[in-house]
Amino acid sequence: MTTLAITGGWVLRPDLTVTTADVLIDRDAGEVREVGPDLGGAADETLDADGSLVTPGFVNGHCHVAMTLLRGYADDKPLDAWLQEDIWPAEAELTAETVRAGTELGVLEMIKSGITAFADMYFFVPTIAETVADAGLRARLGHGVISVGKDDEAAREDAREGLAVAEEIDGLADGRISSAFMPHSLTTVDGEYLSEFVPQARDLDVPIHYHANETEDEVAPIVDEHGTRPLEYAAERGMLESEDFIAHGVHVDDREIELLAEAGTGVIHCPASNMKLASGMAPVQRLREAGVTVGLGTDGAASNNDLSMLDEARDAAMLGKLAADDASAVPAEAVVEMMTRGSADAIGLESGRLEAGAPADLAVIDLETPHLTPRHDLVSHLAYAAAAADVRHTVCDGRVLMRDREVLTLDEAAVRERALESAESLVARASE
Ligand SMILES: CSC[C@H]1O[C@@H](n2cnc3c(O)ncnc32)[C@H](O)[C@@H]1O
Ligand SMILES: [Zn+2]
Repeated sequence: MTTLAITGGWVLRPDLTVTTADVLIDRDAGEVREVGPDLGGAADETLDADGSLVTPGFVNGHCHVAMTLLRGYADDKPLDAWLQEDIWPAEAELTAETVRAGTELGVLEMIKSGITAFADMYFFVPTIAETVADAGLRARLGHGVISVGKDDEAAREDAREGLAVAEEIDGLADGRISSAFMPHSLTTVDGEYLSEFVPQARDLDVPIHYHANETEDEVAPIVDEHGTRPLEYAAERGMLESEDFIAHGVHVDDREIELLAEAGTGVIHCPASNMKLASGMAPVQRLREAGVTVGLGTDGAASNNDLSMLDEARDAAMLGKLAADDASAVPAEAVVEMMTRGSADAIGLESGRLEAGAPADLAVIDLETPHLTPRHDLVSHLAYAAAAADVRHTVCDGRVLMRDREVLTLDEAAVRERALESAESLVARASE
């Protein structure tokens, strides 16, 4: 067994208490072997965590990672206009190589902000999988299926691609890559295709992930056309199982919250995107009180505009209080749980906790900065005060991906250069 020890830090335990301890990792198994005192002595490699908080790696439960190339390209519009007028015309010009460049930039940003796993819906997914595998992260990936605007054969072909990709990439990179069938949303994929292809995804034994109840405009057509709320409609099509997870869940009524809780379907809350697109305020406190598994996600960088889960945690706590009209709603403990174990559970990963036997996915946060002083409550600091730039080291599957802010698996300057060029040529093609 080769070992890695993270020594001298404060460790965030699964019960959200913080104790001074070392973390000993079995690098071959990619697992935490022990959390306790004085474990550094005989380790093959050591990461210094003096003056730092050792936390489970953050899990970004919903993303479109290559959208980093469209960061700042189209701002200040609501979802529908933003997608139809700006984003979809630009995405029509994507190639595998532009998606590779955007993915490299996104995973670089995620490693630098302590994210060790994410779920992603996009195009050219095998290329995304290769990039994630090389960068050393963990991810659940899927091809985003859309039927609106396509003829029947093109819609079926897209859904078949969603299934084929899910089958092809599941288990790659020693199991760090997993997959899902990902219809884009309940309004952009017609019911006949959901009814036909969701059972085929079940046969592949992969979860279903989709955008749901994000805006009022997305709820109304389903109610008008089918006479049911969107999540009842989803349940009728077999899309509300315990392994499934939806993004957003902003406009959900009491019956839909009950359905989510009964089914065990996860909800990935994306507060920054919901605020920026003025989609609304998800009832996070009510969801959690009902027993729904709630995780956190950044959504794409074009509607956020960064990929920092620390920003997301702060936004979730703040917005959760506003939504509930209650300052005690969505407290620091809740958002810290949501950005770690909540997201991991929702997207079906074992990560999100630091204990013996858990995946060795963690981040080390430097606390020796003015904005993290004093140290009354380190859970409060994670929720409200820490920033991406405070992350010192990132470890995934027992491998050090970033040491003292140097990313070891990607050439940062080259990634930025390729992303700049790809973004410029993408928008140039889109405006031709
Ligand atoms: C078909 S691949 C995924 C698809 O989703 C688009 N997208 C990005 N952000 C959102 C959002 O908040 N709601 C719905 N769809 C979104 C992305 O641009 C891709 O086209
Ligand atoms: Zn999204």
